[in-house]
Amino acid sequence: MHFQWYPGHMTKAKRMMQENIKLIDLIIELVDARIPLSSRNPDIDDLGKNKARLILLNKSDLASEKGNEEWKKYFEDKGFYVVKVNSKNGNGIKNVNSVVQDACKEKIERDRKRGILNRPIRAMVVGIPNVGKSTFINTFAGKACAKTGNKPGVTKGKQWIKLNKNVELLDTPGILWPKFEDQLVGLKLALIGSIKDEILNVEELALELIKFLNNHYKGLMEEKYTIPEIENNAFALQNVAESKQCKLKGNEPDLVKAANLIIDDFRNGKLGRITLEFPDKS
Ligand SMILES: Nc1nc2c(ncn2[C@@H]2O[C@H](COP(=O)(O)OP(=O)(O)OP(=O)(O)O)[C@@H](O)[C@H]2O)c(=O)[nH]1
Repeated sequence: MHFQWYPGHMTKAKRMMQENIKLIDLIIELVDARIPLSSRNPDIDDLGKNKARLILLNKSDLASEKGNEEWKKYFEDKGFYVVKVNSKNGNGIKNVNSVVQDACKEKIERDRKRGILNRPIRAMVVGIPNVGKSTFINTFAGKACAKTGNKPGVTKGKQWIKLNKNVELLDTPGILWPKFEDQLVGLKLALIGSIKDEILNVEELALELIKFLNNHYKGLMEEKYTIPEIENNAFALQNVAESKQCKLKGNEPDLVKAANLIIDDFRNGKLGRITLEFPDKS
């Protein structure tokens, strides 16, 4: 499967990010807990050097708990602050505030030594498309938070959301472009739904998902779709089509419909909590 990304968008996103990063103390980076490495662009490490860093394992409700724990440790070992969250229902969000303070303790101390008291921490949310940036901002900020108006000088044109007396959040999230160099990364991004389905071959995608599930979550497909034990991925897709009454005119199995069904079930968590990649133990 081949994926393309548009260089024009990339350049613009990067320029915006470089400008906004100058204004902030802390980068809150969202990754998808099901594919924490494939859903991040490591260029942010260079762009964000000298800034406090917090990684949110978002959509942690859709990933396995074992996977979430392994990834939390993986990023913590690399020096990041990490919180597992579900931005949609708010799980884990209440921990973010205290971790933000912790992540910025050096800046707070530096300010204090210079006699600057109570200058709020300024943060920006970044992440690839569809990772949940807007959902997180809304949940984190809550309804009670008023947007502050434009400020003169450096922050001209920027909107800040005042979360409390200690933290302000830039209201426009930074878009990171996913890295497509590796086709496997592209495949995982497609599976979680961060590449438009129109440009994908859904049958091929579903076959890859079946292959992965059969290797790592043995028996799951058979149980969820009441199909015989999988020996061949293409047969499995056909079996799902039959079991779920996905039919074309003339009673032929509708493989595209079955493929869409499996992919949607995966994305919506109906197949259970599934992590698609684990930290490399080597
Ligand atoms: N299950 C689950 N769904 C989530 C979570 N966070 C966000 N979503 C869903 O993911 C989808 C994308 O969320 P958005 O907040 O629009 O993502 P975004 O990063 O702002 O997307 P762009 O505007 O494309 O950059 C929405 O359908 C959200 O409801 C989460 O923690 N768990």
